[in-house]
Amino acid sequence: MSEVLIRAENVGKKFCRDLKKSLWYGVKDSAAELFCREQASKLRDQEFWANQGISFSVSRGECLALIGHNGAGKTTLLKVISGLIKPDEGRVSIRGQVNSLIALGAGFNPILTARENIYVNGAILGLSSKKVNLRIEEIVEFSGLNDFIDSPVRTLSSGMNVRLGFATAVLLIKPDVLLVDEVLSVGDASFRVKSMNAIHNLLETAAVVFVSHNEQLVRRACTTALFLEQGKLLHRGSVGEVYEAYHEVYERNLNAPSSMHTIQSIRLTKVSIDEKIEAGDSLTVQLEFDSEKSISDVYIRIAIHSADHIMIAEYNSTHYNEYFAITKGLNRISQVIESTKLSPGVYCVSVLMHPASDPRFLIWLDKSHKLRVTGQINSNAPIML
Ligand SMILES: Nc1ncnc2c1ncn2[C@@H]1O[C@H](COP(=O)(O)OP(=O)(O)OP(=O)(O)O)[C@@H](O)[C@H]1O
Repeated sequence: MSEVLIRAENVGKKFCRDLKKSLWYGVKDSAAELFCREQASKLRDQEFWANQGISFSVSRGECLALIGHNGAGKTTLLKVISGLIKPDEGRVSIRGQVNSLIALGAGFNPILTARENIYVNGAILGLSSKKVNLRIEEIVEFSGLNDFIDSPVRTLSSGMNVRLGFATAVLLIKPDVLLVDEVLSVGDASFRVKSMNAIHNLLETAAVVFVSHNEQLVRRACTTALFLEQGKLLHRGSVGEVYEAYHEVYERNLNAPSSMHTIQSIRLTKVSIDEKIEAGDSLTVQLEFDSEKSISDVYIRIAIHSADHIMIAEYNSTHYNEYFAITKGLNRISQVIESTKLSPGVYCVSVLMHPASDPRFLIWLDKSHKLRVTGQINSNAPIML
């Protein structure tokens, strides 16, 4: 059995929606703490639980993902683990050195240069400048900042900030526990690959907690996952199992064919869109409709949205010079996207049909159909540059 490095027991954290009340509660809580009085665990006016009753452990060699919809409480939990905020209930115990990458630019002084900030961070971690000297080359090389290493941090781009933060968090001192929030999504693709490889190597000696909405990244990097919903822990297990649970909730919440619109002269009689495909397979969309008039040069757009309603792929028949002609009476249109290149998961599909000469739609199926992509991506192999 590997050594447990993070143990969270019944963790609860509440926030207040009203700033004035929040300040007042803060004063009352500090006073209660000063007089060693027990704090009330029940919610006061405008308060809510951002995390409640969360227990789990993470061992050396384990990369745990926190999965959940926006506002589910992932960042709050990460902040509680890192010690940035104190839980209102329960406790978190950590073994070893913790480094975290939670907010962009956090831990850096904006007026100092990137190099100076590395030395300051080293000093905070108890490293002498001689020891930092031994690692600075590697950090500069990993971050790719090169010419910008002597520029003030406030002048760096957000991507450069993330590079510097990641390189410092991982290379300055090998942490036993690394906490990474969504910040990696700011970096470019090659840096993400580099970071994923660095996390993979770090896992030989450390435990990592990783928050990301990027399912592909999570499946590659993480071994286990927690699914949070409205602050509560809904499911824990392997990444694959937890994503199953996550997608099930998403599927339940997705309103099935409810938003299909057409112009008056068109009447949809049948819509058939693949509901389940294997990763890499083609996707077929078929529409059957009656039209009161003929319309030439019609094109079709098919958009794929992720669980968080972010459009991640779009097919547009004009890019392939494919136009249709609608005739008066019954029409059948079939469109195949040859290789969808979608990762396993649940998506929703929108279809739009336009005449080339008019921006107004003829048929609009607004995220009306669910699409489940099955199959595997190899989540164990390190990513090669
Ligand atoms: N300092 C704060 N004061 C009041 N409410 C807060 C505070 N920080 C977070 N919240 C609220 O707590 C809830 C959980 O927020 P959190 O940032 O942990 O969610 P998340 O799962 O990380 O979301 P996302 O995926 O959008 O980043 C949200 O409703 C958020 O508005």
